[in-house]
Amino acid sequence: MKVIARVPAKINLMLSVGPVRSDGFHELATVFHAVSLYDEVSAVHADAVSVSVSGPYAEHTPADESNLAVRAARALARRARLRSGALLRVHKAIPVAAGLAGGSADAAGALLACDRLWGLRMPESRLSALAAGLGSDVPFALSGGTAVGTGRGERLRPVPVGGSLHWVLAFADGGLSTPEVYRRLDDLRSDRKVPAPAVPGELLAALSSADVDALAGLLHNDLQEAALALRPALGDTLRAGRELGALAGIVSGSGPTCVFLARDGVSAGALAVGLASSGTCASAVAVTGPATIGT
Ligand SMILES: C[C@](O)(CO)[C@H](O)COP(=O)(O)OP(=O)(O)OC[C@H]1O[C@@H](n2ccc(N)nc2=O)[C@H](O)[C@@H]1O
Ligand SMILES: Nc1ncnc2c1ncn2[C@@H]1O[C@H](COP(=O)(O)OP(=O)(O)OP(=O)(O)O)[C@@H](O)[C@H]1O
Repeated sequence: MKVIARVPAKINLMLSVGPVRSDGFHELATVFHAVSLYDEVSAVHADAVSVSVSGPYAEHTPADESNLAVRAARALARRARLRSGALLRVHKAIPVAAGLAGGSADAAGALLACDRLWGLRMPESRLSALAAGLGSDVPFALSGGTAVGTGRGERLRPVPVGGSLHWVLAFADGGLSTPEVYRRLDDLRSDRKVPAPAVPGELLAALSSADVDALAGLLHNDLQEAALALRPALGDTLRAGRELGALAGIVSGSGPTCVFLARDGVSAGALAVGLASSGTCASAVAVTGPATIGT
């Protein structure tokens, strides 16, 4: 039997970063939004867990035991006290270290695919706890849709969205390291008092009514300042997107991908073409549901 999980990338519509906690992580309040750009993770029975990687970003992805899909499958086998293994194949269409949680998508895909392959039917709450142990973004990668994340990002509450939203992702050459971006933010605000993180109610209201004009004024990412300090060229990308008609643009997560809000699908397509013709690789995406699993 072969099980295939298709797992979306995420963007953060709002990322409010609070003080550093005693475990070294930052307290967050964020709005995660799964978008229509997917990695695929397939699993077949094998004696041990291993991975091979294909697709446009294969050469930037580790194919050894540091691969998050391998770590996820092993963690699941340990939790279930299984000796089973799996040959995992990851098709990477989500760029690596891009602020789109591609590694987290692969970890979630491996959990879902191996849970089905090994016939475990593990309850969602236990899968989610395992996911949190693998990375702060992995629980959201399991559930998808749109959700407020708190804690270090692993505590989730679904958020209703009243209609279709259209986004354009502008990809950058080369990734940014998430820990480095958080460290740079700490340096930049070492002389400031950091308030508790919060998601404004107006943002949730704008999502619920799919009011793109209101939403445009409410997109925000506290990590953007740090990502721009590490990669100043992102400032040019953000300006280019706005000049080409985006309602708003921010850096996604820890960057360097920039995400632009478009008024509708046609404007999103035009914006992606405009960015591409000025030399920035870009793609129009829309909100999407949870990961899908098939055999
Ligand atoms: C930037 C975001 O993508 C926004 O959703 C996430 O906060 C990052 O999530 P992630 O990549 O799954 O992060 P993890 O693998 O859990 O942690 C990587 C590193 O990011 C930093 N980190 C992450 C999450 C958090 N709440 N505070 C942090 O300071 C820490 O330095 C940590 O060592
Ligand atoms: N399956 C995987 N896919 C991508 N990266 C992986 C994978 N397994 C391990 N990694 C490592 O994880 C690191 C982060 O990769 P990822 O693509 O998840 O970053 P990111 O999108 O910036 O994450 P986030 O948005 O969650 O901060 C990379 O440096 C990469 O070497």
